[in-house]
Amino acid sequence: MAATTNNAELLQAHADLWCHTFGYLKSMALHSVIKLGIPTAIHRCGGGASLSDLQVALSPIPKSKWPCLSRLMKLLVASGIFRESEPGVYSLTPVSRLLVEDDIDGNQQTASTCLSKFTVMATSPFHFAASQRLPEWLMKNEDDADAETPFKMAHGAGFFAYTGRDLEFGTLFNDAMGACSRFTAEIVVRECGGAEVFAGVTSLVDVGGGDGTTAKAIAKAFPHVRCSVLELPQVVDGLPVDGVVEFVAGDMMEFVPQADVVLLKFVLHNWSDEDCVRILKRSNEAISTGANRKVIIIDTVAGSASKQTFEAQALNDICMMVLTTGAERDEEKWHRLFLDAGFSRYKINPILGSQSLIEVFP
Ligand SMILES: C[S@@+](CC[C@H](N)C(=O)[O-])C[C@H]1O[C@@H](n2cnc3c(N)ncnc32)[C@H](O)[C@@H]1O
Ligand SMILES: O=c1cc(-c2ccc(O)cc2)oc2c(O)c(O)ccc12
Repeated sequence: MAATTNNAELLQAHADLWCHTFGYLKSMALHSVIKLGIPTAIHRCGGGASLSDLQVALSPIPKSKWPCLSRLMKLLVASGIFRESEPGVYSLTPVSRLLVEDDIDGNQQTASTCLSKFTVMATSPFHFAASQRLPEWLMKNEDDADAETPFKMAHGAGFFAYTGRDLEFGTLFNDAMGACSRFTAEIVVRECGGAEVFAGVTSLVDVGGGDGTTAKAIAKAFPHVRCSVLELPQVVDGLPVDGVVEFVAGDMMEFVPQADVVLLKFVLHNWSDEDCVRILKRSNEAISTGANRKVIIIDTVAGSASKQTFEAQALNDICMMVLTTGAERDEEKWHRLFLDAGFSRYKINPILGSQSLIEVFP
């Protein structure tokens, strides 16, 4: 055995290794309790509940499985997802509050802070199957087109081609990003000197804007901004027309519609440097005649962070490696992309941890 200094260290190392080895079971336990609606059910019981208090919400679970559910809850208490305020009584923590579907008034609509759909997508078999191809993918040469990403190796198509091909996955993904957008858009509008960022702006195109959640939030908060969304045809085709936001079907690699502002929210982290420069050049062309013209990027600026945020950044980065050809970038890498795409200056406004709003000027 490798030299290990003492028993206490060996014990700790052994326990740590077990936690890392079985870490995926924490993800699956989390996935299960969201599917069963447990965080929302605890919230509806007033913030603390025993399993028998949750009986109605948990009616699909046969009595014989309740001891198993209690074991699952024990793991999630140990992981900080729930708290056991007294034996057998579970309450929410700041983490599980992010999984409650009711809004603050108790209405049965998805709360703007609810990230359940995002977590269900990120812990789905689609993601797991892709991540299991990592070792094989790492050994493949770059010139093997079928091995472009671990996701493509697992599912036979690139991420965005697959969202169009598999309706279940496409819906899962679009709903998940919609939930993420509700969460971030509220913070952008509230915290980021939103009024200043959008002052004098008359039009905005949200490129790769998904189901339009962010564009609608901006149109509502800043009625002087006419908002549109450029998306892939497969996304636009399924969306209802609401008159608030105009949807344009197209390919951002080829053309971006004219506007004062081009918004790219969690889009560039999906693409290689080369593709990002191409998207940014199309965006620069789109704002060429705007009055208060700029590109706004909402994305991660990796870098100085607490240990916890640093690990979250590293996990997001690997998620991008598994699913797409993208990566999380630090300020130096962002700066290089902006220069290569012909922009002159930029300003980073942090909004939540390492998520930032970057204004980029021609
Ligand atoms: C990670 S999602 C971000 C969605 C949204 N901006 C958000 O923050 O929730 C990336 C989006 O880019 C869209 N997309 C991918 N390739 C595209 C392309 N070539 N042209 C336009 N949109 C594209 C996808 O359909 C997807 O909705
Ligand atoms: O699974 C994801 C997660 C993200 C993501 C991570 C962290 C954030 O602060 C925002 C978004 O983004 C994704 C994405 O852009 C994608 O195309 C596929 C999956 C994910």
